[in-house]
Amino acid sequence: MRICVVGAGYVGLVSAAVFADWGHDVVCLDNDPLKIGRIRAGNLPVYEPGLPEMVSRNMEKKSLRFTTDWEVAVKDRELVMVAVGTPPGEDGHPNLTALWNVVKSLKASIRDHVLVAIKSTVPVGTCAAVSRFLNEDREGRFDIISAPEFLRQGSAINDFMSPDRMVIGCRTEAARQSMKELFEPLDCPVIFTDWQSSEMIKYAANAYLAMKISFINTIANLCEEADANIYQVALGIGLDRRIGPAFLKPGIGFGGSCLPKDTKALVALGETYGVNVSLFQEVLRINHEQRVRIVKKLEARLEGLAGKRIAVLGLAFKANTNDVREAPALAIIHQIVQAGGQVVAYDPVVDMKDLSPLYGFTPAEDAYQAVTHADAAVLLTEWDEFYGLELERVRELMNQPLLVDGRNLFAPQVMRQLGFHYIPVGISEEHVANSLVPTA
Ligand SMILES: NC(=O)C1=CN([C@@H]2O[C@H](COP(=O)(O)OP(=O)(O)OC[C@H]3O[C@@H](n4cnc5c(N)ncnc54)[C@H](O)[C@@H]3O)[C@@H](O)[C@H]2O)C=CC1
Ligand SMILES: O=C(O)[C@H]1O[C@H](OP(=O)(O)OP(=O)(O)OC[C@H]2O[C@@H](n3ccc(=O)[nH]c3=O)[C@H](O)[C@@H]2O)[C@H](O)[C@@H](O)[C@@H]1O
Repeated sequence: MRICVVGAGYVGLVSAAVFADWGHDVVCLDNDPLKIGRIRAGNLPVYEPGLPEMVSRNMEKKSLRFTTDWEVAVKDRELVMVAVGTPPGEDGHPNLTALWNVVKSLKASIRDHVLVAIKSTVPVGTCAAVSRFLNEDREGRFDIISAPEFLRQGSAINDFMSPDRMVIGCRTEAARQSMKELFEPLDCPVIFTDWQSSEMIKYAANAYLAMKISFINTIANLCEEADANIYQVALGIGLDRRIGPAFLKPGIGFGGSCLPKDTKALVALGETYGVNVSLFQEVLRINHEQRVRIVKKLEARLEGLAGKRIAVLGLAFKANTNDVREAPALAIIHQIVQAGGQVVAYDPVVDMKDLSPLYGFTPAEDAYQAVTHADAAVLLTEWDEFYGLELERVRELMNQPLLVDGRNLFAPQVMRQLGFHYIPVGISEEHVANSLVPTA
């Protein structure tokens, strides 16, 4: 199929590369010339395992091209897939400026019949509005499809190629057949729905995942006070097939460009329709409190943060991505700095150049430099590199061996034996001291 993917971000670049790998002829358009220049030079703007190899392989084969030019991008295309950002606006509703700019460009540059699949996460009703706008001059010229994406950053290629399901919202048999053909290599159920249900499925899925995380964090906080162990609790409830084991990892709350944004969008949607969505407001409030709780733990152990040197290990919102959009680490650093603490931070892949003056921290070359003379360290991203730290060396370098672990990377008993004052999430200090049962 001759495909144009609009937007060369996490979703667009991955979609374009995989479609090309499946043998389609793909042009990927982005309106950021710097981004397109970097991609063409083999220096991808997003960190995603396996993606650089897939992009360069298909660029060499000429099955994947990049452009900023609309005429080049849409020439002879059968399908245009839109994957531009839909960031949260001030009022919680997604900002659809980029999407509508694309839709206007499509209307201006395409004359023949074309399929337009919206992969961006868009509010319920958007596909209908886009279809009305694009077809106002000639009915049926643009056939609109809602094709929400469920990949996760850090495992994007694998998720894209092995999804649990595909959801396609469409109105015509031609669109249905084209999507069946396009996603034929996938071995998963394909659900065909109307536009609105497809759009709602995307928000509902992300809000449910967000709710699960706020749920387990609440139980973790209770475990800390009631001398229980969140690992045993998560295992015990996760084995119930009605609950399931995924997304029950306690920590510092969810971040990233989507779970917070999409949960806020559902709150905004509820307000639009006058539907009580306080459940989602509470999910967001709990998520915010979880970040504050980490800083309170530090403050309590250090008797205040003024003048204290705090090492922050990890900035990305989770491992295997360089993305810091809504990263809990940045919110936590902000609080520590506000309370008078001095932060030295390290992340294996995040570019800290612009972030360090903005958030008022000192960047470190590696984890060991970050912890040197630190009064405490806070671990905020579960990078593999941190699993492999020489912990005795870390302890020796610190002013005092206080480690607040927002990701529960280490076994508490081992940390205790190594002489750390180790504070994980969801396991009380008494529990660590007294339990004979392994905790992590
Ligand atoms: N990041 C993720 O893991 C997932 C994101 N989504 C959704 O997919 C959409 C895209 O997300 P990301 O890829 O993370 O965004 P991103 O911000 O990484 O990429 C968006 C790209 O669109 C480009 N763009 C903006 N306006 C444009 C225009 N008028 N013409 C051409 N290009 C334009 C930007 O320059 C940027 O490169 C969002 O709606 C998001 O909610 C869905 C599932 C997963
Ligand atoms: O719409 C999107 O953009 C995507 O949003 C999430 O994917 P992503 O944001 O890449 O990352 P997740 O793995 O979901 O993690 C989100 C946040 O939750 C946190 N998390 C996740 C799982 C868990 O058990 N506990 C937990 O705290 C992570 O550390 C991270 O901060 C969804 O998982 C994807 O299905 C969806 O496509």
